[in-house]
Amino acid sequence: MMKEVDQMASVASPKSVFRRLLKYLSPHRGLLTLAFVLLAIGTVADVLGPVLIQRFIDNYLTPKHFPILPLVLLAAGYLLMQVASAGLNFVQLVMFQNAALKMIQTLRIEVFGKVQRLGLAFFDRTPTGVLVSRITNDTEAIKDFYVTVLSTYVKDAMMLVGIFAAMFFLDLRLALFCVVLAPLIVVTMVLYRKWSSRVFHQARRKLSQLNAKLNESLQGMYLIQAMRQQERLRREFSAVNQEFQAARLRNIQINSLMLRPLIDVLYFAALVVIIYFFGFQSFHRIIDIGVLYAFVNYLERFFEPVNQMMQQLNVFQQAMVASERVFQLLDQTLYAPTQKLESAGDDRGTAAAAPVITSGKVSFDNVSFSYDGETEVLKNISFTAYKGQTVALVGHTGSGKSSIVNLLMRFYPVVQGQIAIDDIPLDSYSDDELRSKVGLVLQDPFLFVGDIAHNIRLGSHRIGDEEVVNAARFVQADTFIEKLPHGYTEPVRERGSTLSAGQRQLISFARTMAIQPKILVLDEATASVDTETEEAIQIALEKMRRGRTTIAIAHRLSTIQDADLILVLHHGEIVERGTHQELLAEKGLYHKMYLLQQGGREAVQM
Ligand SMILES: Nc1ncnc2c1ncn2[C@@H]1O[C@H](COP(=O)(O)OP(=O)(O)OP(=O)(O)O)[C@@H](O)[C@H]1O
Repeated sequence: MMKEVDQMASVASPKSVFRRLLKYLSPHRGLLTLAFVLLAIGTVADVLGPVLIQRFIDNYLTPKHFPILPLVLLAAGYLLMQVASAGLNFVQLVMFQNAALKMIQTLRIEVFGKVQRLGLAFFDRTPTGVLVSRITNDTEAIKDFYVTVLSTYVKDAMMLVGIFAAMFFLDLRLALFCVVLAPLIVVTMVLYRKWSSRVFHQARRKLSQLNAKLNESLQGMYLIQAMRQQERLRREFSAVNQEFQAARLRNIQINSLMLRPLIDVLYFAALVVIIYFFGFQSFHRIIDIGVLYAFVNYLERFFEPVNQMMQQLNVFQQAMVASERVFQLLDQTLYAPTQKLESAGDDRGTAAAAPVITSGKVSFDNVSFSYDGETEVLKNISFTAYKGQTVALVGHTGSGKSSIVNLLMRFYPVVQGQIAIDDIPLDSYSDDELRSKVGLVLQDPFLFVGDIAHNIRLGSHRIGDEEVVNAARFVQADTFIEKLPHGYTEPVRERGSTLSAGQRQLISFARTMAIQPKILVLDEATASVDTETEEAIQIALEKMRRGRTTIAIAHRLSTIQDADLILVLHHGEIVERGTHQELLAEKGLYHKMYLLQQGGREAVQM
């Protein structure tokens, strides 16, 4: 599975990734322009400092000439510039970071929204941990690009321009010498980017895998503890962790070699050349000590931004790799079939034209389906469930029962054959209409963190308190809910872990009934609950089915004996169809399954 995710890594060019990152700046143009202006003023103030000192040394200190007024003005000017530079730098930094945080917030919401629109086929291939990694770690790395890299680069670039200008003003030859340094620095940067990219990609991939492993372990904690899998999972986690560590170490090695030390070597070489140059000149003529001071100072200042830029190159490179991964997720086209429909819906006319489910007749016409495009898991499925009828799907595990439900719920697109509701193709319905008229009850009901009422209402404004209570009463969940210390406001922990399986099931029934669906899709619970709860569940189910078209996956044949039509699936095909009595009389697969289950029950009873 991991392999597939890794293969998703796109090969977008760094330039296009960079351009795309910059696009996120545009909504904050005003703030950023102001920050740039302040930065420019602050930089000018900063750069002028050594020029003033040079003036002081060469015009006043060396000739030992100390007139009060000019010196006071010089000192005040110097002080003012330092204060202005510090103040403006502070303000521009806050502005930059503010814009950066806003941008990253936008990006994170965009990624989260995108993930929610993707089809289930995407999630089949992508481990949850990998997605968590994209939305948290990768966007965090991009944040660093905006917050630190961008502002540092702009500031340092301005600083370099200012320093060069001042150097040219002081001494042309030395300034030209420093210009020669620039290509060397650029070559170092390019080489670093080239070598580090691969290592960063690997480290990110390992981090994703680490998160995926962690997520899998947390999700399966129940089983891990029950089956004593702790040691195995610890070993697997530690192996991925080790690989992550190795990738990070390679990353650090490249950084340690390429970033600071190489630039330091360049700096010292430049310093030696400058001192040699001034020393040589001093044999022939008196040199200005102030100019020497200013030059050494500028050289140091020149390397300061260069060093900062090199340090940021590490963050920059990580951000580029992370951006590539995030953009690749944003560019995913594996939409949920419903989403595809919604985007197409814009030009399909007004919402009033969208069909409405009135009677709830469901029909499958020659539907075949494959998850991976290779193995057919459904073959020529045709049946009709008329208004108010119950159609039960039975068959051995893996025979295709859930796949039929997955298609009816539009979790996967129908490519071959057609599914229709009220004789209108499934694709024609809006997502809203389908979700409000087709109620799905899952085998393992998922409860959200919140309270009981919140779990029944699921954020719908259409469902008031009264409807919540009515829905609970309808499925007879009210009895246990009212016994809870806080009743309907009783807190629900993650996945409803503090409630029993039967209670969770009843809440999920109430949730489905609250929307008053026309069609019910049931995946019969296989979890064993006590007889009393089982009875409550069966009574609730029967009430729910009354007057509603129901497509029910049944594991226990005893629960669907009154179904209007039973479809027996085998390897994705309907091999038998009819009522309970008809199928028993046929003495085929259904009969065999029935006898097996009866036998099992009798054996238990004995
Ligand atoms: N998301 C998926 N991706 C790929 N193959 C899948 C996926 N879900 C199911 N399958 C395959 O499709 C086939 C039918 O599975 P399906 O879940 O529909 O069976 P089922 O009858 O509902 O089984 P069960 O009673 O065990 O739930 C199986 O071979 C299964 O391996």
